[in-house]
Amino acid sequence: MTAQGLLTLSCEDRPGIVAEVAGTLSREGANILEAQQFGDEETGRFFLRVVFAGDLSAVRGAFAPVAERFSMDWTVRDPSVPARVLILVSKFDHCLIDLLYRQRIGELKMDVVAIASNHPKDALAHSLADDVPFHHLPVTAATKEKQEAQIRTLIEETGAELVVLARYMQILSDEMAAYLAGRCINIHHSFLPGFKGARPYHQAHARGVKMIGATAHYVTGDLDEGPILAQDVEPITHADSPGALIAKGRDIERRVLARAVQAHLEGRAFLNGSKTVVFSD
Ligand SMILES: Nc1nc2c(c(=O)[nH]1)N[C@@H](CN(C=O)c1ccc(C(=O)N[C@@H](CCC(=O)O)C(=O)O)cc1)CN2
Repeated sequence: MTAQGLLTLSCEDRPGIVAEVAGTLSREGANILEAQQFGDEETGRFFLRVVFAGDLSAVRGAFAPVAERFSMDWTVRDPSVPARVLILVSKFDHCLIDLLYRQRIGELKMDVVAIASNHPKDALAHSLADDVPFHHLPVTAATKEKQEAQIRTLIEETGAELVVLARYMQILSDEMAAYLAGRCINIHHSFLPGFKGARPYHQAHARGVKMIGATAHYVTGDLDEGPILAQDVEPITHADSPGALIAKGRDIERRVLARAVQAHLEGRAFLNGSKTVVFSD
């Protein structure tokens, strides 16, 4: 049955990959609608994203041996099927609300399967509708392991394919970061690598910077050092207090996180060692 399919792959670069992919699609009667590729001469990795019209299961079956031969990390999926997403938040909910709004208007094709926070629902500035399950998972240093086990159970029970830390202000353990490798996106409220860690706006104010920014990145065990997906900045002045920076930063955080989540959901984002490849939309 013909439908739109999305093929994404990364592998060690070598001649003939695109020819092999195009030939396989063609032999299955699939028509390439859009293709983006990048060969990184530094890492020796090749990245390809192809949108095609064809029989997804036939293409998937025909492509498996090709992927095996080239040791590819690959997916063939129906891009119209929304990804299942779990959003974690602490107290500041501007990014959470923005993601929910973009989902509701169809801009972000995702199913938000649950929201979880280390604070109660009524600690959020915006009252959440009851259409998305909300889980209050309080945490202390002493209970972090147990609380992360609860998050893991939530992920497995909901089938969440992506976890978004929408200003979730808890450092994930190395084990949790490893468990979520490549499928957990965080918004850090600074233009990394500047001002990692806690209270980056206060750090920026103390440094007297003239620009503030936000960075969305995949989460790793190294705090705020994960592969960067999206960034943006805004000018500020000497007259801006830390509170003014926090206020000006909210819009940057919202749009940067949405841009990163969109790239991931659309299969335009690829891990490339400590960096990413993000194809344009
Ligand atoms: N393993 C990782 N976990 C998290 C990352 C990450 O990159 N790797 N990013 C952070 C988000 N973050 C900044 O964006 C951040 C969150 C929390 C802290 C911090 O010092 N938290 C304290 C507790 C703070 C509190 O309870 O209010 C702590 O965990 O000890 C720094 C940076 C999300 N997690």
